[in-house]
Amino acid sequence: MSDKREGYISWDEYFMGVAMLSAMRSKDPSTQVGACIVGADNKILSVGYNGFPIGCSDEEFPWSKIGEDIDNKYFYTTHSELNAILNYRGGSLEGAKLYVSLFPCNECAKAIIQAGIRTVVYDCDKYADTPSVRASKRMLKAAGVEYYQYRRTGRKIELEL
Ligand SMILES: Nc1nc(=O)n([C@H]2C[C@H](O)[C@@H](COP(=O)(O)O)O2)cc1CO
Ligand SMILES: [Zn+2]
Repeated sequence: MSDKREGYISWDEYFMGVAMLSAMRSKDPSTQVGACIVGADNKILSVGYNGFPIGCSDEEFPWSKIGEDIDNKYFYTTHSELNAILNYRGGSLEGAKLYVSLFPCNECAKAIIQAGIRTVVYDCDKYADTPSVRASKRMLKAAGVEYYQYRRTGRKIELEL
């Protein structure tokens, strides 16, 4: 009989938890997304959340999505998945697994495929009916990237920071 501690979080809870915690850094007032890339042997390789590129100030660039002309966040936000891919400076992501709190768009799907990521575990899929997500699924399927929805455990975690 083992005397190891009970009640520790699972690998899936850990990685999706890191993705969800990363999302809390996002300044987007409407949707905060976080991603966590994991290599073989369950090592975290990179994390990211949606935000503007370096040098594009959160105070100066627009967070509105109904702004006129170029005053619209969609021109400037880097998605959490792309940020996680670009934040990785260690070499290859070949065979890695991506945990993300929202299903990847078609642009991120291209980056995921080209980076060699082979599995996507997502939580929310609120844009499932959009052409972007439908195209994303079409590409991921064609490229043989496995994707499946994270199964929530209902565990609540409170952190005192
Ligand atoms: N998979 C995704 N990862 C992301 O990081 N995002 C980002 C882009 C925007 O900053 C925000 C979506 O804003 P909204 O359209 O719900 O107001 O989430 C969006 C998606 C959706 O495909
Ligand atoms: Zn995207």
